Amino acid sequence: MEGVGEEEMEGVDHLAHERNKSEFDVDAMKIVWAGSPHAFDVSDRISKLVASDPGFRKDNRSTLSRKELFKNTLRKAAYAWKTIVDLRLSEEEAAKLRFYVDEPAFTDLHWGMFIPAIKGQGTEEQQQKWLPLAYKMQIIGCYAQTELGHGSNVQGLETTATFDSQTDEFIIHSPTLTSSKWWPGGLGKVATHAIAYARLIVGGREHGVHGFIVQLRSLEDHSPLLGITVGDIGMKFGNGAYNTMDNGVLQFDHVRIPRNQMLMRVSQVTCEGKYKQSDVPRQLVYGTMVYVRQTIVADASCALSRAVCIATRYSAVRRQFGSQNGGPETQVIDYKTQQSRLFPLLASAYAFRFIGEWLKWLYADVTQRLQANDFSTLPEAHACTAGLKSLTTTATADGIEECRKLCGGHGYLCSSGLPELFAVYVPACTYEGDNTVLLLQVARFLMKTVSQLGSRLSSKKPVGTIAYMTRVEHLMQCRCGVQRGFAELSADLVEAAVAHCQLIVVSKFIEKLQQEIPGKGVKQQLEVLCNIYALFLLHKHQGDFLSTGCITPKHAALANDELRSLYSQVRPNAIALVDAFNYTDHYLGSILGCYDGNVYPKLYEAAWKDPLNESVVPDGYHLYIRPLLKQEIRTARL
Ligand SMILES: CCCCCCCC/C=C\CCCCCCCCCCC/C=C/C(=O)SCCNC(=O)CCNC(=O)[C@H](O)C(C)(C)COP(=O)(O)OP(=O)(O)OC[C@H]1O[C@@H](n2cnc3c(N)ncnc32)[C@H](O)[C@@H]1OP(=O)(O)O
Ligand SMILES: Cc1cc2nc3c(=O)[nH]c(=O)nc-3n(C[C@H](O)[C@H](O)[C@H](O)COP(=O)(O)OP(=O)(O)OC[C@H]3O[C@@H](n4cnc5c(N)ncnc54)[C@H](O)[C@@H]3O)c2cc1C
Repeated sequence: MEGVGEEEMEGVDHLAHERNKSEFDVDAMKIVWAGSPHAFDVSDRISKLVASDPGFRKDNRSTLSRKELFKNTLRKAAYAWKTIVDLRLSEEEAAKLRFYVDEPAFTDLHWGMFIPAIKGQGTEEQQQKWLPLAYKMQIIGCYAQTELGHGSNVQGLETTATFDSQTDEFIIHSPTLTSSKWWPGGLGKVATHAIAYARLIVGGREHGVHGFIVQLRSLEDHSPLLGITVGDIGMKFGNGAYNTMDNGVLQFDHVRIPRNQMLMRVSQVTCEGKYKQSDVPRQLVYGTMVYVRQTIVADASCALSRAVCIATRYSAVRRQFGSQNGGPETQVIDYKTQQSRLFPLLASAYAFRFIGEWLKWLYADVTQRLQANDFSTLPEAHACTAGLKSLTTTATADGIEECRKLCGGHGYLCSSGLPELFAVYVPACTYEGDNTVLLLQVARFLMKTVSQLGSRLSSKKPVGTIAYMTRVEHLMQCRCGVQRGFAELSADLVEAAVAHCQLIVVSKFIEKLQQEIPGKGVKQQLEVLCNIYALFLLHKHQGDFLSTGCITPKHAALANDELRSLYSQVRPNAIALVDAFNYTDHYLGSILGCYDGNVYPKLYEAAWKDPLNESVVPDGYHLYIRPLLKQEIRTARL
């Protein structure tokens, strides 16, 4: 193997000159990014714990076969659980551990959907029975909603749950091929239980889709129970990536479960076969999706900031062209084109961090209200979680890909960390609701609000995130007809929904800046980023702003000038602004993004570790290369 000098690998901070340029208190910014001194402490401690433990190694994922990869994920999940139990980690610390382990696994669905579904849709009694088992992982659950034939259209699901009053049971059945459950994570090989969604039929009458707790596998030997056919749906996009997850297929053949395994907070079936609806809205059946959409928004800033951190550090290391008198070439981060692609993403990472924080607050608020039977803010919470999930995941997936391109050729190497990050992240644009389908929900909410504006029947004034609508006069003029023409106008309405969500992100960023933010220069940096975020959007969509007369061409030109000046202000602080994410090299998983910027020796070293380089002459030489070179190819047995 070709070696690299030890001194070249260790100890020298190649980005020190960049760090010295920064004009603000990076440690104070770390606290702002984390959310509080306590959150910073937890995050910092747990990230270091994971990074220093060889049990959580992840640099070999792209070279493992699916079976090896999956087994390794099982080992890591078990090891993570042991660490959590041995160290008596709190729920907050355990969640951080899962985050820094950085490997999609069945545990995500168990903790992220199965448990929340029982908490949100189960009765007190059901919670008391199932949650202790789930918390100790004595049962492992998944969320089985989507089917082969229907994902977005939840009301179109075909699985049936027919009540049998003779035995006080439900019969869960998959009547068609397209009714096979398809996609649920953790289902393929691990889950012992599922929250399965099915059309409820009582006394021959249908009552829509409801959730049921169904045992799938034996707790003794893990074999599927009678009537259950279950397996993995196969390889997904990218090597490694989301293939650590066992997304599954499941068919029920008249599987019987006790009546008390229907989640009965929203509606109940009595032993006499009576269907009763409680006074909570039916939409609460969709509550788990609202919860997860909110966590996805909070996570978007993590994925985007990770890609931005890699691209920013590498852009400061990489030099191309511009050498004067034999001096060093220009750092690519100094090119205005690089800045105009990179810095809006840096600003977006911060913007999404704060919108995630705000959405958590909104979710906590609506949860509290629901408990007190106040359902008034549910439509807004649904529109915000759906819309912001769509906006942030689309921008993050696109942003990760842009960061890969910002790293030139080396960004295409797995060792840059970017291909895997993209492959793991991009399904977020589809799961928990296809992003376009979710924007249509926002559009529907907006149109409903518009149609009520000025209506004599509605005395309610729009509040919260739609309060601005009363100030937009021409909305009043386009009230008529929109409800009738919804499908025809849907492509335009989706654009309106995106604009509405962008407005929320910008206004919450501005609100954040109205708070006291300690630390030298921290607030000023955030103001620069906030202005970049807003002006970049204005620049990108200037056609819309100009055509609607919201701005003049002069405004548009001024905005562009200002944007360029803001990029110059960010430039000296760029490295410190990504250092503030406080990511370990383990978490980043990228040679291009390593803290010390010592990129080239590490790339060189890593190349020699590739399995192809285990032998100098490759396997297959004698069979395929030599006969070719010797012109013996026609006689060779291929
Ligand atoms: C290693 C060890 C670790 C140990 C760790 C320990 C601790 C760990 C702690 C935490 C870990 C947390 C981990 C989290 C990780 C999360 C991972 C996530 C992975 C994601 C996997 C993916 C899962 C999925 O994809 S699940 C399936 C999702 N499916 C969908 O999203 C389907 C999308 N479709 C829909 O939502 C709906 O069908 C629809 C909204 C598109 C349309 O519905 P429909 O019934 O047709 O309704 P419609 O007639 O249009 O509307 C009726 C009215 O209802 C309103 N409405 C619709 N939806 C909602 C809602 N959700 N809430 C409120 N209201 C709603 C709608 O607007 C209508 O209102 P209107 O007034 O009548 O207009
Ligand atoms: C990695 C991954 C993990 C998943 N995990 C789970 C899980 O754990 N549990 C679970 O139950 N499900 C899971 N899913 C399924 C996921 O929730 C669905 O795939 C998702 O909701 C999209 O539904 P669909 O596949 O039916 O897409 P479709 O609705 O078929 O979308 C296809 C196209 O049609 C468009 N479209 C659909 N409806 C409309 C409309 N009304 N108007 C305009 N355009 C429309 C969409 O925009 C899209 O372009 C997972 C999916 C993935 C990819």
